[in-house]
Amino acid sequence: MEKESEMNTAPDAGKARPLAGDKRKLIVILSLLLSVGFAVIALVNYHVSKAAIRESIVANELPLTSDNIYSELQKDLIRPVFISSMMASDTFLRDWVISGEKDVGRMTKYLHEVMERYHTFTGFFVSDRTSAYYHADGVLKTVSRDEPRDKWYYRVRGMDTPYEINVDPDLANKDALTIFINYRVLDYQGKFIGAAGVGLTVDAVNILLNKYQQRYARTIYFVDPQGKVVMTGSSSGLQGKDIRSLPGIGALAGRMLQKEGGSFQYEAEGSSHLLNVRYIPELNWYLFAEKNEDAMLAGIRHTLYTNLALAFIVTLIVLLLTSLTISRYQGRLEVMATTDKLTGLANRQAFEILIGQMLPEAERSKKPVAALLMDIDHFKQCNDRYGHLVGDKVIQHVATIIRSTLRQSDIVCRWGGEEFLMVIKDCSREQGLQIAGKICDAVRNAPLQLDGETLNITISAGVASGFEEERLLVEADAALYAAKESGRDQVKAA
Ligand SMILES: Nc1nc2c(ncn2[C@@H]2O[C@H](COP(=O)(O)OP(=O)(O)OP(=O)(O)O)[C@@H](O)[C@H]2O)c(=O)[nH]1
Repeated sequence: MEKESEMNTAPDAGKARPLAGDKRKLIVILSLLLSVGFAVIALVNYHVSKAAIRESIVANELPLTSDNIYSELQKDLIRPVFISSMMASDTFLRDWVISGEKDVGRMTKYLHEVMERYHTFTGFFVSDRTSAYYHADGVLKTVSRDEPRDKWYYRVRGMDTPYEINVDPDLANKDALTIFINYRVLDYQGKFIGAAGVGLTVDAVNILLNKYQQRYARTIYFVDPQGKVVMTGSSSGLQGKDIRSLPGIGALAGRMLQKEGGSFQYEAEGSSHLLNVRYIPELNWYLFAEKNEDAMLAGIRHTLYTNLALAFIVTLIVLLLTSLTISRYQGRLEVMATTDKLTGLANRQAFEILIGQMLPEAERSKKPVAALLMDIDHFKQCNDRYGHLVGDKVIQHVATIIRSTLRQSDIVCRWGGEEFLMVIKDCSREQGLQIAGKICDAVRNAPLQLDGETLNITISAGVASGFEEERLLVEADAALYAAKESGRDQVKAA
C-alpha cells in the first residue's frame, strides 16, 4: 500500500509550483520580518547604550577627570603660588631690598632655603631698583627692557593682579621649560619693588596629563583666555595652537572660553568629540578634558556586531526549521490531496496529473495506452445486505487485487464509489482485454472471508486503447456498460 500511494501521488511539477511559490513567499516574508526585527532591536539597543554612555561621559566622567586634575594641580601648582605669595610678603626680603640690597649672599641663601624647604625647581627675586635677577646661586643677570626673555618682568611690573603664572624656558636651568609664579613684591607703602617667586618644571604637570590621557583614553590640555593651548600631554599635537583655528572646536571656542565652563560636543575629522571645559581661576587657564566618541563606542559597536551576527544565525536556523516543517507538511498535504483515503489508490485529482504526464509520452513513443474501467457487480446489494463497513472492505479487497496485478508504472485510480480506472502504458486493445480478464479472474477467485462468511465478488470491465484522454474514458465507459448489460463478470472492449 505504501509503495502504491507513493507511485500514485507522484509529485507533479505543474501543481507543486504554486505550493513552492507560497513557501518561497513565506520564507521571504519571514526572513524580512526576522532580519528587520532583529536589526531594529540591535540598533535601538545600540543607540540607547550610546546615549547612556554619552550621558555618563558628559555628566560624570569628564567632569570627574577635571575635578581630579584640578585637585592634583592644586597640589602641584597652587602650593607654589602660596610659597611665592609668602616670599612677596616676607619682611626679610622686603627689608633687604629697602635697605639697599647689601650682602647678596643673604638673598641667595634665602632663595636657597626656599628651594630646599619647599622642593621647588627654582626660586628667584628681581629687584626693580637694580634690575638684578637673584637666584639660589647668586645674581643670574640684569633684566633689560630690550631683552625678549625679560618681557615677563615688565609685564608683571605693570600688572593689576598680585601675580601671574607663566610658562617660559629657565635660563638658570639650561632653558628647561618651567612654570613660574611671578609675584609682585611691594614695600610697606605699597610701592612695587620687584618680583619674587618660584618655578617648577612642567614635567610634573605633563606626567599628570599623560597619566590621565593614557589611563582614561582622553585628551587633556590647558587653554589660556586667548584660546592658545598652553600645555598638553604628549602626542596631542595641540601645543601652542589656537583652538579658534581648529576644525570643529573652533566654532565653539567663544562659548567654551567662558568662566562658567560646561560640556560641549563637536564633530571633527569624521568623528564626534565630547568635551568638558573648566576654568581654573588660580592659573587663569581653562582645563579641557576631551573624549573621542569613536573610541568610547568601540565596545558597544562590537556588541552590536555580535548581536547582528547572532541574529543572522538565529534567522538562518528559524528559516531552515520553517522550511523543513513546511516541506514536511506540504508533502503530507500533497499525499492527502491526491490519495483516496479508503484504498490508498490515486484519486481523480491525481489521475488528472498522472495521465497528463503519461499521454504526451505515449504520443511521442507512438505506443498507445489502454484504459481499463472496472466496477464491482451488484455492490449495492452487498452494501444493503452487509452494511457499508463490509462494503468498504470489499472495495479495499478489490483495490488490493488490482494493484497487485499491475506494474508500479501503471496508473490505478479509484474512479468513483466502487469503480476503478487503470491506465496501462504501451498497451494495445487486446493486451488490455487480457489484463482486464486476468483481474476479473483474480477477483472472482479470491472471495472475501468475513466472520466465517464467504463473500464471492465479481467485477465487470470495459477496455479502450488510444492516445486521447476523453476518448479513452468514453469508450471504456461504453464498454463497461456493455459488459454489465451482457450479464456482468466479464470484459468488453470498445
Ligand atoms: N460501502 C460503500 N459503498 C459505496 C461507496 N461508494 C459508493 N457506494 C455505494 O455503491 C453502490 C453502487 O451501486 P450501483 O451504482 O447501483 O451499482 P451496483 O449495485 O454495483 O450495480 P451494478 O454496477 O449495475 O452491478 C451505491 O449504493 C453507493 O451508495 C463506498 O465508499 N463505500
